Amino acid sequence: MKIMITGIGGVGGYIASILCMHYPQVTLIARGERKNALLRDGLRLYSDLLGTHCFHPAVTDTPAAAGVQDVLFVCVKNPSLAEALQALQPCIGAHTVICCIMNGVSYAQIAAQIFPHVPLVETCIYITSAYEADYAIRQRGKYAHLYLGAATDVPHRQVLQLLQHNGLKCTATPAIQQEIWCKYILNCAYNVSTAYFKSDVAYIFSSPRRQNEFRLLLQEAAAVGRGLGIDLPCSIEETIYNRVAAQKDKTVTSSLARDIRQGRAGELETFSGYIVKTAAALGIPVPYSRKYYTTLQEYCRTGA
Ligand SMILES: NC(=O)C1=CN([C@@H]2O[C@H](COP(=O)(O)OP(=O)(O)OC[C@H]3O[C@@H](n4cnc5c(N)ncnc54)[C@H](OP(=O)(O)O)[C@@H]3O)[C@@H](O)[C@H]2O)C=CC1
Ligand SMILES: CC(C)(CO)C(=O)C(=O)O
Repeated sequence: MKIMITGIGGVGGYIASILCMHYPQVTLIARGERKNALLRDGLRLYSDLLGTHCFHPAVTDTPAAAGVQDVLFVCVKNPSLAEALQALQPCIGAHTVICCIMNGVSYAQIAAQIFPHVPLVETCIYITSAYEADYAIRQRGKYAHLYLGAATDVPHRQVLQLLQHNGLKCTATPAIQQEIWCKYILNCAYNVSTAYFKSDVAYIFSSPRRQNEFRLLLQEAAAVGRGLGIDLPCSIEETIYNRVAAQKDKTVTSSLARDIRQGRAGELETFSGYIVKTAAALGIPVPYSRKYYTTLQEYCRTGA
């Protein structure tokens, strides 16, 4: 089984570590300093769930060099997706399956445009993992849960079997669009407000005004999902709100908050940008998403 992972950051580094623990033919796609660090020091994982490890899989910035693969895992941020996928063209064979592990609700559409005939396993993941200055991967907390689309026309079982190991709870579901949207609604409040306040969940929940705005962001994202015809569980906004309110460790932030802090836009367009634009097209008012979006755009422009 030949397995390739592109995007060796927080999520991709964790997924790659699980794969390296169990399979011999794993290739990582990385470039520049990250590639050098991976070749020199190995893939280093510091994980609350799995402990400390170091793996030495194949690493290259030239996917063609690794040849045709059985499964390609794509764990980049949304703005990098098209470029990352295009580079994988030489690795696609008659039986290759792609599995994107990323946030957002439009990656499948982009993947289908680039590789219309390659089966795509859609997923969404709950995890807190980031890369450090030396490119080591640090996973925090007690959960890492992957939902995986169980469409009848996509060979998802192969992917499920590859990933179903200690350190990653996997749930295959035919209702993957619903799961992706539930996660996305969370991101549109959680990632956006931790980035906006440049702080953690504890800070947001320490003020009734911020808490209320968090709830409103959830409601607006859910309204857009429903406006698009997504069959969301009723009161999903409240379910998510209560789950975050009950979260024991509130010192966590998000991938967007980390990017904004470092002066990068990251997935701002994937979250607030998409909500604001889609809401405008559907005629749904989203004043809070718009307010946060405008301010976050300003942070990116001014580096504030
Ligand atoms: N981090 C987290 O805790 C969570 C993240 N997510 C989602 O997972 C996805 C990945 O996020 P995350 O892991 O945090 O992102 P990171 O920024 O940590 O990692 C992204 C990786 O992609 C690489 N990359 C970018 N463009 C390319 C390319 N063209 N070819 C090869 N590699 C490329 C980057 O390398 P380079 O430095 O060379 O650009 C980097 O290693 C996002 O959609 C995010 O929202 C979901 C749940 C939790
Ligand atoms: C919700 C959260 C914070 C963790 O799964 C996330 O998706 C992210 O950091 O992008």
